[in-house]
Amino acid sequence: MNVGEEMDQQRQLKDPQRIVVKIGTSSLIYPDGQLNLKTMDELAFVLSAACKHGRQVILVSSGAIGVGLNQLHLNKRPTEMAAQQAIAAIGQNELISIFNQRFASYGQQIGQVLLTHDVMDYPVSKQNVLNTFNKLMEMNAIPIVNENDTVAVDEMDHRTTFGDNDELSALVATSLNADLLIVLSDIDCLYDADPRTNAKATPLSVVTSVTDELLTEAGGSGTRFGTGGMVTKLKAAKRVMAAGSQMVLANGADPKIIFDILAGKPVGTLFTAATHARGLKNHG
Ligand SMILES: Nc1ncnc2c1ncn2[C@@H]1O[C@H](COP(=O)(O)OP(=O)(O)O)[C@@H](O)[C@H]1O
Ligand SMILES: N[C@@H](CCC(=O)OP(=O)(O)O)C(=O)O
Repeated sequence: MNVGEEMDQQRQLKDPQRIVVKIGTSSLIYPDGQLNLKTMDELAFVLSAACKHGRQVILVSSGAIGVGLNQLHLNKRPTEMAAQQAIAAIGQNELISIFNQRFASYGQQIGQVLLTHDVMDYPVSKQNVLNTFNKLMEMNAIPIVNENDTVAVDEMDHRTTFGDNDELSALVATSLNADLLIVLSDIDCLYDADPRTNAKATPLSVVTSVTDELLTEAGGSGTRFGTGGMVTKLKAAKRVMAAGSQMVLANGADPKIIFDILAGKPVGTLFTAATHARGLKNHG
């Protein structure tokens, strides 16, 4: 058995009932700035099907700024804060309107949830938001989450920004006790080094611990509109694993990959604590 086969045997995904799916700007916007409507439609199809098969699904979607730039025919993000926030206001509106139309075509109700960090910092407001998520899922609606970029600016003692949607998705997943976080990006999996700068970078099928070495080797964002890069995805994985859940990083170019992930096929990189890797974790 070679190393790859051995790692694939270690992969054990417990049938997840509650799933958070995060899709990054790089999967929603082509490099020339145009909207990738095919991916949005396929994502709506796959998540609607998962919901109809009894899974609870939450979508964390980036793209407000990228879509806003496209709407305004701008090819780069302005530096002025108010301009970025105005662009996000335009882009988020368009983003959710396209999702609404695509999900509706599959008979799937959605609900928009825009969050700032302070809401999750205060126990009462956090509980209210979690109640809303739970109620939406009880209603078989899919919550579609983004940071409320239009109002989120950090002030002295008042943290409103998440920094990036990888962190936001991990926080949503852990707060809602999700079994699985699926992070869809523009790359097939995690490599042991940044593949853009290291031609010898090797793909990793399973990660049981997010080591300092992995964090040091991970690079930043590969696109003009994305923010986090791989470092923030690794930090998200660390948070999810610490909470006893699992994360899969996979390529969002074809969202039907979610069917493969849910079927336990060895696609992308599975982040799972060692006990999960041996199949001992009970998600309850
Ligand atoms: N170790 C690594 N393994 C895989 N990708 C990496 C690594 N280090 C840096 N990257 C880069 O991270 C990019 C994904 O991050 P980002 O551009 O922020 O995407 P998204 O918009 O999906 O959040 C990849 O396209 C890749 O170029
Ligand atoms: N809230 C921002 C997304 C920021 C972000 O984390 O982007 P990405 O790295 O593409 O997931 C937006 O909607 O443009």
